[in-house]
Amino acid sequence: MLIAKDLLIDIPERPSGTPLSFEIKAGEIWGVLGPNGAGKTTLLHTLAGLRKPRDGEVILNAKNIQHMRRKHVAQQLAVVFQNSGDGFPATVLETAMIGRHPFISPWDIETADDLAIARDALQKLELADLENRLVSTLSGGERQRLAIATALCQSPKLWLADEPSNHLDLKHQVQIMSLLAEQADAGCGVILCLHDLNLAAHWCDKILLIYPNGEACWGDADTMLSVTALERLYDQALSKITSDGQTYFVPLSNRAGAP
Ligand SMILES: Nc1ncnc2c1ncn2[C@@H]1O[C@H](COP(=O)(O)OP(=O)(O)OP(=O)(O)O)[C@@H](O)[C@H]1O
Repeated sequence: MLIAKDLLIDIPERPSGTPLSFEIKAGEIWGVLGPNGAGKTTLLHTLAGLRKPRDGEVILNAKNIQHMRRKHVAQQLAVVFQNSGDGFPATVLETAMIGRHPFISPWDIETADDLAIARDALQKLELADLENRLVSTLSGGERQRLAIATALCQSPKLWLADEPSNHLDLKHQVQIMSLLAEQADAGCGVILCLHDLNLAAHWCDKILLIYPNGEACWGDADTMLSVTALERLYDQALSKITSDGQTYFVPLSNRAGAP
C-alpha cells in the first residue's frame, strides 16, 4: 500500500541517518516511537506527501506520492494531525464534512450520502449531539475525536495519525484504538506516532524506532519492544511487566514509594 524506498526525511541541520525502506501492508498497524523532536511528525508528513524527503521515495499504491495530485492522495490516505487548529469558524458537522471534499467535484456540493457518512462518523465518535456546535467551543478530547471522525469520513485505505490518543480519557483511548484496529481488520493500513508504549505494545503489529540522531530500525512489535532498545531510545530506565498475557512498560523513578 505505502512503501518507503531509501527514504531520508528532511530535518534541517540534522544528519540524514538511516535510509528507511519498509512497506505498510493492508491490515497492518505500525507504531512510530521516539523521544520528543526525534522526527516522528516529520516522518508522518513525509509519508503523507506533505513534505519532500531529502532523498528516496514514498510510493502510494505504485505511484510516487510527490507526483500525485493532492486530491488523489486524499482519496486514499487520511492524516490526523497532532494539533488541528481552528482555521475558520465552523460547526462540528461542517468540519466532519471536510472529509468528503476529496470526493466532491469543484462545482458540486455535498450530497445526502455525504451528509449520512458524516453523521455516521460523528455517531461513532460520540459527537452526534454536538453537530451544530462551533469547533472553537469543543474540549481537547472532543476536538481530537472530531479530527478522527473527519478522517473516517474520508473512508481512507491508509490512516496516518499523529498521537491519536492525545487529550483522550482512558475509555476514549481504547475506543479510538479499537476503531483503528477495526479499520486495519477491514483491510486498511494504519501508521501511528505514539508516546504511549503500552498502547503500542497492545495494538501495533510493527514498530519503527526513530532516534534524535536520525538512526532508525523497524520490525515486528514483539522483537522491537525490548526494554534495552526502549531505554536507549528514551534515555530512561524502564521496567517490563506482564499481566494477563499483556505487556506493560513502566518508567522507573528515584522517588521513594514510586515503582
Ligand atoms: N522548519 C524547521 N526548521 C528547523 N527545525 C525544524 C523545522 N521543523 C521541525 N524541526 C525540528 O525537527 C525535529 C523533529 O520534529 P518532529 O516534530 O518531527 O519531532 P517529533 O518526533 O514528532 O516530536 P514530538 O514527540 O515532540 O512531537 C525537531 O527537533 C524540530 O525542532
